[in-house]
Amino acid sequence: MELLSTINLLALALVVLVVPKIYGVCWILFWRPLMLSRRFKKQGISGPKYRILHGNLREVRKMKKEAKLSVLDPNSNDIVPRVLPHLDQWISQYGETVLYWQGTAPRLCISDHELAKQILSNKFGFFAKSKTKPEILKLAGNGLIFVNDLVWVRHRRILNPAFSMEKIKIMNQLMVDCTLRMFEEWKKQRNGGESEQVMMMNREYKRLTADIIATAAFGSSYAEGIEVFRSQKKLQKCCAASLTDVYIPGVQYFPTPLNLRIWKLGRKVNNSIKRIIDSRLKSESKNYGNDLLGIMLTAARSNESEKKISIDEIIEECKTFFFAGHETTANLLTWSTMLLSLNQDWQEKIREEVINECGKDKIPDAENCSKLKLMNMVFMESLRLYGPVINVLRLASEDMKLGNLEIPKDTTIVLPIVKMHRDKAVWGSDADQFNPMRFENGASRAATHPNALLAFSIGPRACIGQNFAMMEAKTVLAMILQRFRLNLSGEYKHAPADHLTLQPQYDLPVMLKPING
Ligand code: HEM
Repeated sequence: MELLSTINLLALALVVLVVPKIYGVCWILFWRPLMLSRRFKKQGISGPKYRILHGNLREVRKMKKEAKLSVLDPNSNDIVPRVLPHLDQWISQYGETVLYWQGTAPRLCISDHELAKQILSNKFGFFAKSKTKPEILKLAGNGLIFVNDLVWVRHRRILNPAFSMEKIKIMNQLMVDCTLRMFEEWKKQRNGGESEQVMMMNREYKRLTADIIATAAFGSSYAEGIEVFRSQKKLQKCCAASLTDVYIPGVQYFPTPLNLRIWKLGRKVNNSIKRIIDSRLKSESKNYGNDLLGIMLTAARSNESEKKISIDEIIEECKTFFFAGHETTANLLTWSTMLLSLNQDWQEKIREEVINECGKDKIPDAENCSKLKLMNMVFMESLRLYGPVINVLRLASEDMKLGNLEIPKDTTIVLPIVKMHRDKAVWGSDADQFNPMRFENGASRAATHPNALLAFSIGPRACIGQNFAMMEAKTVLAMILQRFRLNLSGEYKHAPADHLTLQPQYDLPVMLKPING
């Protein structure tokens, strides 16, 4: 009798514990996708069929793998089928708004510019940053890019002063010094000769922009920051490889070979950053300096909770700025160099502008840079066609109404910037062409929608480093054009690829011909 009641109790406990779990799993794997697909269908939105657990990840992986084998004509700016092959295909098949599945999570791809504006400029946090895979957080830090709500408000308030125009003007000299160091390196490689040399420009620009962010933001140098950059580069490869894997919560704690590698690299990044922070804390000077790191360390001592930041948070922010602060600008410079090598008339025009503003030898200062109107137009056009950030994601934090759409809570919204930047209805029939003249009257008048250019995003979460990046890109390009003519090497293979940012799959070999040579 006693045994029977124990068995009954155990059975009851099992039912109470197990049934809800089974229900939860069934809800995630079957019923929710089914229910949401129906809900969207009623609104006229469809997309590829949901497959259990994988959603559409297998198709995405297959299409991306195939796309990476292709090489484009260098004059073709039609890169969407290569970079976002899945969205390119689904948008043409199902229309401008598409529902697809990242594993079991719904993704709604929206290409309408007005809806994008409403999403990005929402000030109430209804469209939050979407949840990120743990390995991406190890790479880019749980800093400004990913935090939400009041933590974001506090961090952005503390960090904004580091990017004031006054500060950026002062950083111009550091940018110049780093660029001169790069020229010295190039000269050594030429053995002092004046002849042409071929350089892999993406690699060069990454090194240069890493040196600049390490110096300008952290008062260290490429040599000190190199460990962070090296480990982040390796982590980036791990992250790009796992981008289309199914994410199962908790899987990051299993000691798989990939996880062991990610943990090790994550530790390396943390330790290198701690060393940079420690050396600043031990420095003799009374305050910590007024660069990005100094501003954060000063905030760590604040007694006011809304102005305070902890050392752990600083470490995360350092990762964010080491990562976001260099590769994006390196890619802007890379694609602009490619476009100017293909469009020699524009290269000449901008060189003339640089020489008019700064002369042949004078180092460009912040004021000169602000006058380089044509160069600014070229960068805008480069950001439109080859913007480093391929798409922007947001998470509906509650059931939302957006235009005529009803978006259920927890739907991730994907804004495919690289596709939207080629929308002929908004940019005109020459949307696929390189035409910097469209920016003659500023970015807001370049298209039929004033916020059509989304390269730095818009609204409260727009890029904090935008002015820094533009000053940096102008300074570097002006100094290069003063010294070299740029031509694409015959070795160049036009293969823009999604490596978390838009990068040339086979680098960018460019022939540099010294102007006085
Ligand atoms: C050409 C260069 C750059 C481009 C195209 C670019 C693009 C972007 C974009 C599109 C976003 C919004 C992302 C989103 O909403 O999901 C963003 C945010 C951000 N960027 Fe940049 N960026 C560039 C350079 C930089 C630099 C140089 C820094 C730092 C020195 C930087 C730091 C950040 C940070 C911290 C955020 C998050 C801002 C927030 O959420 O408050 N970026 N960037």
